Amino acid sequence: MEASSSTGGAEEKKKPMVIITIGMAGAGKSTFVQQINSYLHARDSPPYILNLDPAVANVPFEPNIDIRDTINYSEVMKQSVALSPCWFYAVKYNLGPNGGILTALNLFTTKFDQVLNLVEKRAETVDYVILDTPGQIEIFTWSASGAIITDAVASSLPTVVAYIIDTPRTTAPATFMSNMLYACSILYKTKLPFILVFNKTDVQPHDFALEWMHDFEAFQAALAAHKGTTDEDGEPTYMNSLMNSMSLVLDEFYQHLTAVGVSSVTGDGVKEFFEAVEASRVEYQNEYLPELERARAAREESLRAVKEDSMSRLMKDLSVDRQQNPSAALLDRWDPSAEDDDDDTEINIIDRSDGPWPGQYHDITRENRRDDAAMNWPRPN
Ligand SMILES: Nc1nc2c(ncn2[C@@H]2O[C@H](COP(=O)(O)OP(=O)(O)OP(=O)(O)O)[C@@H](O)[C@H]2O)c(=O)[nH]1
Repeated sequence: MEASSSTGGAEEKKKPMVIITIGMAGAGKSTFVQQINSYLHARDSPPYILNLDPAVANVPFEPNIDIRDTINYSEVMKQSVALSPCWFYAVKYNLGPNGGILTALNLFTTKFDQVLNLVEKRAETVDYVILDTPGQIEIFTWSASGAIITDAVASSLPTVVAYIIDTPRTTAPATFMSNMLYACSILYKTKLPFILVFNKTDVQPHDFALEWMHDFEAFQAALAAHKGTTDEDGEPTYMNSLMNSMSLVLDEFYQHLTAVGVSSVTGDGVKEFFEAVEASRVEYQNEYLPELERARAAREESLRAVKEDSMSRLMKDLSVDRQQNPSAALLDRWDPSAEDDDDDTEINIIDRSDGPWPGQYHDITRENRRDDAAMNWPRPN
């Protein structure tokens, strides 16, 4: 693996690339992560792996950080009654399996700054950081926690999304299009470099998908060849017309991404996948990073403007008050002796350490790497 570049004669280590694997349940995310893990091990460049799926029974690799070490998913499910901050109201959550996964991910996200610190500590020694996400795709892609985790890693390290597709299950034009629309929504949500990974090519080669992506007439012909695309009068059905229009929209989307075919079982295509990842590094630097910096600057500017506006309104109100009521203005003097002693102020902080909450928060995140054993992870009482 090329891990370093030379700048001005000095060897400078490239930042590790973060690969976020996302995909529908059963698409082969975990098997894919294992395959790229063993590919990197074989090249003497072991990655740093995070498992973010709290409900998975077994993963075919040894993650460096595992959400299951921090959050006990079955405990979260059992704790269907939790006390709200106000002791009198018992709130029944009645979590279903997906609500449980989401809650577990939310709890983990509250500690993600520490995860990020650990990852950043590794930046000098690893070339790739890999995130395996929960099987239920929407839990990561449409949750606040998923967005927080994605933004946190992407604002600190170059990041790419690997969208894993179950190729044998995507051969029907309508399914293909639904999958592409989902990919499109993730691309526009994350705005990160994006690789479509057509997995399971040992079962079904992905040539058909590449053809449909590069030639929308071929896709429309495939659509027309499917039953139910015309009504009794031989006119295209509403669904058919809709899909034809969608395929034109998607044509634009395809131009912004790279597609590779991979077999996570045989390892075919993994080399091409890493070439695409390296190309994404450039895209991240040229497109995502400037956009991120622009967004940060705009946010700071708008905060500054709001502050300035509030301050000038306050000053205006004060001067009006003084004009209208000059005698009160004379009394408007700060008297330090009249100040309350801060120590007496009642502060509404709730100490949950004796409540039922810690049971949900199991002891605790451990690092599987020995040299991180000294890290001071939070340990609830
Ligand atoms: N033939 C073949 N099977 C694969 C490939 N990749 C994954 N599989 C199989 O597909 C099934 C699902 O794979 P997983 O890796 O568990 O998929 P996942 O996306 O992590 O699944 P969830 O955790 O439920 O979301 C398993 O039976 C794998 O053996 C592949 O490239 N080729």
